[in-house]
Amino acid sequence: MSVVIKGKGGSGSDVFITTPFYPGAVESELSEALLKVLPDNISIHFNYSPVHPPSSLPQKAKIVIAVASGKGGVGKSTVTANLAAAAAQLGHKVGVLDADIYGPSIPMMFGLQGENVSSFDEKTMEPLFKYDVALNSIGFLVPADKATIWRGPMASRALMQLVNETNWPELDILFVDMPPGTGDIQLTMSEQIKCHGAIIVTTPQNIALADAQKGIEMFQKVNTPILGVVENMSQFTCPDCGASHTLFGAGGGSLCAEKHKIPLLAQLSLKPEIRNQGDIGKPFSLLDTNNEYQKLVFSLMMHMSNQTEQRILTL
Ligand SMILES: Nc1ncnc2c1ncn2[C@@H]1O[C@H](COP(=O)(O)OP(=O)(O)OP(=O)(O)O)[C@@H](O)[C@H]1O
Repeated sequence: MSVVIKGKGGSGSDVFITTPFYPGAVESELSEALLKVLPDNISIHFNYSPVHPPSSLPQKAKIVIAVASGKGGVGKSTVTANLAAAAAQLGHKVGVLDADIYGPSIPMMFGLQGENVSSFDEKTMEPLFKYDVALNSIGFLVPADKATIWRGPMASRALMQLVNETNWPELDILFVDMPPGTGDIQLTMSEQIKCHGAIIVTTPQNIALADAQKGIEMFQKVNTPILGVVENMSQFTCPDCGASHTLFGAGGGSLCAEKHKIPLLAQLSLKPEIRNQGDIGKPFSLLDTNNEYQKLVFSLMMHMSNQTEQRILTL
């Protein structure tokens, strides 16, 4: 795949550049700047060649799972945090890489806001640990407001640093909390972090589902298997009368799963305690040993075992 940025004068010399960034990202990030300085008779051809860095992830983690959503605010980080804590409680060695460069929520959800990672050799980072989960996040490296102004290539570079320069311990599962959305940055990131599978978090209503579809298509583009859909905030049970309410509509997750022939992994409840626990930095799934998130871990393991039978046997 390639992108050509032409000087105004039409045909002339051609310059070829190979870049690891998805062409759309190159275009949006660079073309404006380039056009200002590009001589009229020069055309620059950007050829997209994804770098597959000698990522330390696959060696250190038996399974790497991306948690993604087509749009923000559907509960992706909440699901990641609860899932990771539940998996750790079940005895798995678990890590979370917060790849949500623009809005890292994992530090808050694990009660580690304001903490920084340390380094013994000034080259690599030691992950933080909480509730038996190894964690790294851009939020441990820079103040929250700084990363939000980074543009595509810079954000991708920061992410790859987190990926490649963290001294992850041996892990059974590494969950990667992806940035929301399906733009070029997300596509580049999805390609660069080599995940064994992705789960798509959505809420049940129609708009969210259209976004979930975009998320599924994004992972299909980079050949990452979709493990399934997680419908979050599916129903709310009134604590006073016990009646169940579908505040954001119903049935969307199963429709999405049917349409794409992928499993509906879970329909998670909307509970004020889930938000409260996220805010105080102790995932809800740690409070109750028989919860929906533990069932989701089992379900995920089961579907993952269909994808990578060999790998799961060692878990
Ligand atoms: N099942 C749930 N029940 C109650 N509150 C929830 C639930 N899931 C998420 N929330 C709340 O919804 C808000 C958004 O959740 P979260 O930050 O996890 O979404 P996100 O998709 O990761 O957002 P972003 O796109 O900003 O990263 C948070 O306040 C969270 O506590």
